[in-house]
Amino acid sequence: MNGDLSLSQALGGLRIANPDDAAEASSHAPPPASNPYPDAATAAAAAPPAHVEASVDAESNLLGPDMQHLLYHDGPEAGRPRSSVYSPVLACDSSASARPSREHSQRDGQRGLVSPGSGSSLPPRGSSRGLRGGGYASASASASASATPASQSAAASFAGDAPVPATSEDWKDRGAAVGVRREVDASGRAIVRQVKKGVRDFSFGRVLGEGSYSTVYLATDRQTLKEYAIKVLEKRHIIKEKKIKYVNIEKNTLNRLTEHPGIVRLYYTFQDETSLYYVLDLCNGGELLGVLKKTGQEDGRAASFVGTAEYVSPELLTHKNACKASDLWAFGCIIYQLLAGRPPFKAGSEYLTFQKIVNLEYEFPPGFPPSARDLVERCLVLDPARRLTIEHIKNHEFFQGQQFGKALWRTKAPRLQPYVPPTQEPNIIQLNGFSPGAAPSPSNTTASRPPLSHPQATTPSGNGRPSRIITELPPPTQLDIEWSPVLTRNNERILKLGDLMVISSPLPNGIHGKGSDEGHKKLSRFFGGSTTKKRQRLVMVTSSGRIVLAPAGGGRSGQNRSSRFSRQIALGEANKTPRGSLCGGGHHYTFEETKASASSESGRTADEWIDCLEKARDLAISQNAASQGDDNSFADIPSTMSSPASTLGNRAAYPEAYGVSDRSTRNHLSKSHGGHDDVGPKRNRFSKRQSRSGLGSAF
Ligand SMILES: Nc1ncnc2c1ncn2[C@@H]1O[C@H](COP(=O)(O)OP(=O)(O)OP(=O)(O)O)[C@@H](O)[C@H]1O
Repeated sequence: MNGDLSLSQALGGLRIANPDDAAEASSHAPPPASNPYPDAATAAAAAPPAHVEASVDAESNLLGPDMQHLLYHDGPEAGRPRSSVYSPVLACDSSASARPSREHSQRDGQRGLVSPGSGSSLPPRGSSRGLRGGGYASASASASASATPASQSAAASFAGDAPVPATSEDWKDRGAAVGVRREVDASGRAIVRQVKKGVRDFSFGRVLGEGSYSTVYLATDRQTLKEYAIKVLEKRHIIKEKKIKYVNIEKNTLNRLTEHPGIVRLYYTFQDETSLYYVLDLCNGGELLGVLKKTGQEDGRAASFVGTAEYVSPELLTHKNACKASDLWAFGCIIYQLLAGRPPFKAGSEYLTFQKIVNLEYEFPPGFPPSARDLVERCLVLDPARRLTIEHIKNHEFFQGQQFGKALWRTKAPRLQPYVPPTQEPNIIQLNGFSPGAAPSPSNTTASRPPLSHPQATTPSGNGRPSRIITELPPPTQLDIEWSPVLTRNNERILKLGDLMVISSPLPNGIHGKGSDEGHKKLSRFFGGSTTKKRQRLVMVTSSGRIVLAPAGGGRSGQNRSSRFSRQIALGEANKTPRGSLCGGGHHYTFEETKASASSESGRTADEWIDCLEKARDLAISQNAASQGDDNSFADIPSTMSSPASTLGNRAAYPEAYGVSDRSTRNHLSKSHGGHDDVGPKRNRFSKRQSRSGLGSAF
């Protein structure tokens, strides 16, 4: 590359370590303190224009508040450049190549870097450019001015007419960053010295990591012995890959964040014959992935490759464009990964990962904290416009009590440790009136429960036991409307809806007599024999005293849930069973909380379901009483759910309800019609779409 003029000119556009930058900078006053971020026009004016490539737009030339950085190199230096392929800044540029190509990446680490002493200390600021610690002066405008002659002479040697450096040594010398250092001489007078920082001023150590276009080394300033991370980009590769513009954009963008305490600082840039050098704060806390491994938060799969591919936003993949909200997507991915130990979207190949991203295909592991889940769900929204804003994120429950702004960086970060869900075992919801842990009362557990919310009156039932009569129903909600094909009874409402594990097993022969046995056999045909089944189901309890079971969907916000309901159990008839809990249609049912809800709700869920079932049954009784007068077919039903005999469901009344198998309804949605025939043989189809939004409102 000796004397390779074309390379030199091309990289002149990078404005890396071009001494004439200092000259240019020194001839412009720094932005007033009151306006530390000059507008694009001002910035463009302040930036050295002559040798900046035309392809670099005004935005990329924006200069940060620290004009003094211009003295060391071409502009205030950026911290660790972000990905040159997935960076939202780049992506927002419609000319940027949209589908990232990472075939050159050799990293096996994770992008997130932990600042030195992560959590407690921040990278020291300013030590290398301030007077303290023997570093370089924080040069002022006047200091800049005083550097002008030297810089100009250096610039002259680089700008246009001057030949490019001829030898490697020449490159090292003339490729160095040039700046000034303000010092106080023996007589107490301020003096300004010209200083240079180049590749010879650092000793290079081990490789810290590799990016698509770079290798990052641990390096030590020979003079100050301060350690840095130096990112080295091979000129030839950058040019070949046409990344000059992006190197510039990254650098200039991060220049604007140069004072940010949470972002690594870029101190100097310089070049030699073959490479560009970025001198960055050293993040010696290691990779985020490494920290996750130590805390046991990371699973095996995540170790193979974690990179930007997993955080790329759907809009970048589908519309080849991205925006600020693309960062919010990535933020949601990172929060997820910090808690789950793996990224939300991860597959065997990048292509498959991208497929998952555009289909919003991810799951929360059991025990994922609910507030974090909510936050992630609101960030991982396909429509960028509907993602939470930064302000909303700050106010989200997940960050409750967390101060933002400068205070955040003064706060000692909590130690990373594995998240332990509050409850490991799911609570079993036994539909006989008590949940495990609570002392079961064989007689009447209702007494120990809080009163139902709307008991209107009580009336003696046929057997002398009081039945609560509840006549008031709330107006239909959106959920009721959406699920109306299932809510076939008069004024039927959904009282509670949610995912539960449903364990169903055929009742032993004899419990229901011959008829039941036949029913059982019939069921076996659908349910694949007499084995116990445990499946997650969407369970709805209705005001007509019914439980409707539908296949559980994987989607969040109810989006992908199906309204195919597979079975209904009427909370109507009491069938004594030896084991208690819920029976219907020749089956015995036990309901369990899903692991997720068990851990998130701290065991409240079981009680809520039981309360709801009681209420449903009471409502059903009162409705029935109202419609049938003295002919109360529910008169025998005890007023509590406490008895193991409170078996619910009546195959005689609902002959077909249990004949609708998962399999038989898998590809279509069925609906039942009115009265006791509502689960009869007629099963109409209704579209999934009808129920989606309704469920959405429930979650
Ligand atoms: N300031 C730093 N301190 C310590 N290690 C670093 C620092 N900057 C980068 N690294 C290490 O070097 C690796 C490559 O970083 P680099 O910034 O060159 O690429 P990238 O932008 O992360 O990747 P890509 O260019 O592929 O998007 C990082 O993954 C990290 O391991």
